[in-house]
Amino acid sequence: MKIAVVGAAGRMGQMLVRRIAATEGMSLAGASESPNSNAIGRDAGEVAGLEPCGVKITGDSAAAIAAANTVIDFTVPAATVAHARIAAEKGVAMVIGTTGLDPAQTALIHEAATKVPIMWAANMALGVNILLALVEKTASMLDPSYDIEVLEMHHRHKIDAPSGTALALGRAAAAGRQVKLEDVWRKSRDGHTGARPSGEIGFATLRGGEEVGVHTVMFAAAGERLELSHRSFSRETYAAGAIRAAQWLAGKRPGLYGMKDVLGL
Ligand SMILES: NC(=O)C1=CN([C@@H]2O[C@H](COP(=O)(O)OP(=O)(O)OC[C@H]3O[C@@H](n4cnc5c(N)ncnc54)[C@H](OP(=O)(O)O)[C@@H]3O)[C@@H](O)[C@H]2O)C=CC1
Ligand SMILES: O=C(O)C1=N[C@H](C(=O)O)C[C@H](O)C1
Repeated sequence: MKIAVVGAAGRMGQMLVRRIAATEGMSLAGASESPNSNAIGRDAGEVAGLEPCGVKITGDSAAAIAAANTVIDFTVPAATVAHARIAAEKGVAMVIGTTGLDPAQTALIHEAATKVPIMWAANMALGVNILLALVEKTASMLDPSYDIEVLEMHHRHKIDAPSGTALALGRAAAAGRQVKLEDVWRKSRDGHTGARPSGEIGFATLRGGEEVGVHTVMFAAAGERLELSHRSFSRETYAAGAIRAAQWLAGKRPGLYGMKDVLGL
């Protein structure tokens, strides 16, 4: 299986290059970075801390994608949308981990998925995907006197907030309550906010250090608080999920899939 990694010098990109090298039956066929990156022209294996693998990082993502059966993309929203369009044109399957896409960008991913199979998930760790199911179930069992708050913390380099996972957890809670997240969310609070309305799903964002990813969903009532929590200690868990998704996509029909499909949850 030939894989292209776009964003190959990024935190997730390097992790993926290492994981691909260690996966039987899988090889790195292409690697790209943003055109002004100082990784352009360097060997993708070396950039990832391995022996040279013979694949140079290019600023031409279309060429990297064309060399592969599947492209894995953990980059930034505008780049992911451009890469999805290229993958659709070239008939290349795609795994997307990028978060922070706006509704218009999301619609373009849906459009690309009419042409090729795409697996897109805000979090590819097994534990988080189990947490999503637990949150939906818990929210369905508790009435709105239990206030739902989603707390997340990530490393200081993260550029989107709330995290894609926090929003997915909020969406799972909303599904459990049979409401639309966009109708009840409070993505941040500041100043004289007034008392908390019942039924709201709140988000709180912390950023600092090198925290890989912490998510907690709280169900807070007058006399008790239930917390469901997950912490990632290594990006390995995300990369393992992405590789599993790439393997699962082989031979799939065009469509937009999630980790639930990959994991059979
Ligand atoms: N779904 C999941 O399980 C996970 C999702 N993520 C998400 O993945 C994304 C990336 O995270 P992370 O690896 O930490 O971020 P990084 O900033 O470390 O990596 C992103 C890389 O993409 C590169 N890039 C930007 N534009 C392009 C382009 N046009 N073509 C090719 N490469 C490009 C960046 O280059 P440059 O810096 O030069 O612009 C950078 O090297 C985020 O949205 C994050 O939220 C992260 C972890 C897990
Ligand atoms: O940027 C990150 O690091 C992560 N981003 C994803 C998100 O926004 O939820 C997944 C994970 O939490 C790490």
